[in-house]
Amino acid sequence: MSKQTFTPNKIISYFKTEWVVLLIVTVSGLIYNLGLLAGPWFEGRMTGCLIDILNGRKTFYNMLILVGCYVLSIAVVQVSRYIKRFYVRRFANNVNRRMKGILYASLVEKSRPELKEQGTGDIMTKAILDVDDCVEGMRKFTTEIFDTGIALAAYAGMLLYYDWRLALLSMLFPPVSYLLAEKMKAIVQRTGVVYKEQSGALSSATLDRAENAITYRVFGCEQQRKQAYEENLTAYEKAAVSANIWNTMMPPLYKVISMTGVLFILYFGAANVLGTGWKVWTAAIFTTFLSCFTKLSVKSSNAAKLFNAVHKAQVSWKRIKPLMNPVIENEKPEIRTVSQLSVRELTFAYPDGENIFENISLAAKPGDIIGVTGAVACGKSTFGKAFLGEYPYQGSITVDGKELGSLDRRQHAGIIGYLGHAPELFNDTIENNILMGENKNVSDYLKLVCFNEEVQAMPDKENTMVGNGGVRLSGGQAQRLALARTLCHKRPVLILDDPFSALDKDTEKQIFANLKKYMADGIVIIISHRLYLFPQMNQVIWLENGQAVTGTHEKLMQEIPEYAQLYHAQEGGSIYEQ
Ligand SMILES: Nc1ncnc2c1ncn2[C@@H]1O[C@H](COP(=O)(O)OP(=O)(O)OP(=O)(O)O)[C@@H](O)[C@H]1O
Repeated sequence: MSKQTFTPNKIISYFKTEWVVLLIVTVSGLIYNLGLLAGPWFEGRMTGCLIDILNGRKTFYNMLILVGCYVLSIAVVQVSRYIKRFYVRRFANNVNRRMKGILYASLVEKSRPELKEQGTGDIMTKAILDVDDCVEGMRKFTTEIFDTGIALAAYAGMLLYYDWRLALLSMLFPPVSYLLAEKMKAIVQRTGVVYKEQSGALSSATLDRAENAITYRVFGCEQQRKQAYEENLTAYEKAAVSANIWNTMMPPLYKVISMTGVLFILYFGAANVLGTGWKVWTAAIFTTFLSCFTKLSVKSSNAAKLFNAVHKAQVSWKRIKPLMNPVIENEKPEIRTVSQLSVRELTFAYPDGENIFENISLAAKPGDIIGVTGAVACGKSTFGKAFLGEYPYQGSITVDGKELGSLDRRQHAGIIGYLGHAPELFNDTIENNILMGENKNVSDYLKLVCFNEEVQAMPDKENTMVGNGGVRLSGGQAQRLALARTLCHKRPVLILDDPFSALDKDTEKQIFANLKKYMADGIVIIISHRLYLFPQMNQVIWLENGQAVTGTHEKLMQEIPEYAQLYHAQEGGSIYEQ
């Protein structure tokens, strides 16, 4: 099946894609299930043969041939069963992998605000539990369509052939177990949903404790958090127990109901053997009939189990379906040059919030470095984030006349480079954190950010593992590593949000000088609280009370007393200076 015709939000597409595997499952499943009929038939024959041997009509040799054929049929059945199971498992693994891949790609596509809104724990649960449940339902369906569907039809045919009245009478019971399973479906579904929700809440609570462990410890909130966590855990346990009870309690009951027909077979079957029933049977036929019915009942209880698994899968599928979007084929950024950046009357508000800033205008060309500053929480970071396109904005941001908001993801990523407050380092080597698959000389970028000497002094140099989120690095090292990554993946417009906040003044000056040279053909916007480099900026944006003043450092020194005051305070060695 070509990738064009694959529709990730349609279950049937997953079956179609695996058609080769499913064909093998079908062939081996048919051989296995039809071969199963040989069991009861041989068992009846062997009973008959035993009676004949006792009566002197047959010899041990006849029995030996019969047993030999029986064993052979079992061997064929078991080998086909093995093949079928192997390929059903392969089908499930392939689908699981594919679904998780699509889900992952779809999550990556989502904007960070959307992800945060949905809750990380909930999404993790979706990604793992729901896909697993859904695929398990598909696996059971694929297995049982043969193991149950075909086998049931074959057994029922055999029973009807030997005595249709007794067959109909005894076969009344399995459907009762189906109906019961159907009735129970709502409870199984409901408890399943509650279990999933609690599982998501527990994941979130666990993440919260892990991420904020130090804060809770330092502020003496451990007990309180532990209690909140325990409450989540208890709710999760209760939900898990309830879901499990309903899942596991019912199948044995279905089995008992299905097997009730045995009582009729014992009574009416015995009458048949004695010649007083609806049919005249030998002991061999009696055994075959009984054995066939037992197998049919067991199979029909499997059908009931299948109902539960499929319903559970439906619940999971409903939850993940909105996330099963077509995978983006090529996400490599489309890098291009920019000769003009123009911001006109840019106004921004977070959803349902007031304007953070209004009517900011600015024009920049390659080689420009623009400083953004202002009071605490005046909207500096928000101004930088407006370039990420995570939220809609009013006014316009154009690059060479093209509106940023109208570009697709690849075009956007090819123009805007961004380094936020969080370094977003992953548990890999320094080199891999910088290159991220690019084939470049890592030390060039380490030198740019004045980190090369420190790295060379480390025992594993560029191959040093940085730990999750860069925990094995100091704040300043993590910050420079993140900056090296941003510079390695150079874009014509770079937004750097407080990139030097953890560095000393001399290092900051040196990196700034390197940056100026390196980005001579690009535009850099630096958001910062520290102003001693601002005289070197081509333009400065001063943000205050939602309004912006744009100009050179000199102009702002003259026109904005707060700016001048802040600059002089830092020059004189205030608390801002490190
Ligand atoms: N995701 C968000 N949703 C809603 N409001 C937000 C969001 N992020 C920030 N804000 C609000 O926007 C305002 C500006 O925040 P922002 O982080 O842009 O300020 P800042 O000038 O960078 O702050 P700082 O000087 O502390 O770095 C603040 O009032 C903040 O509460």
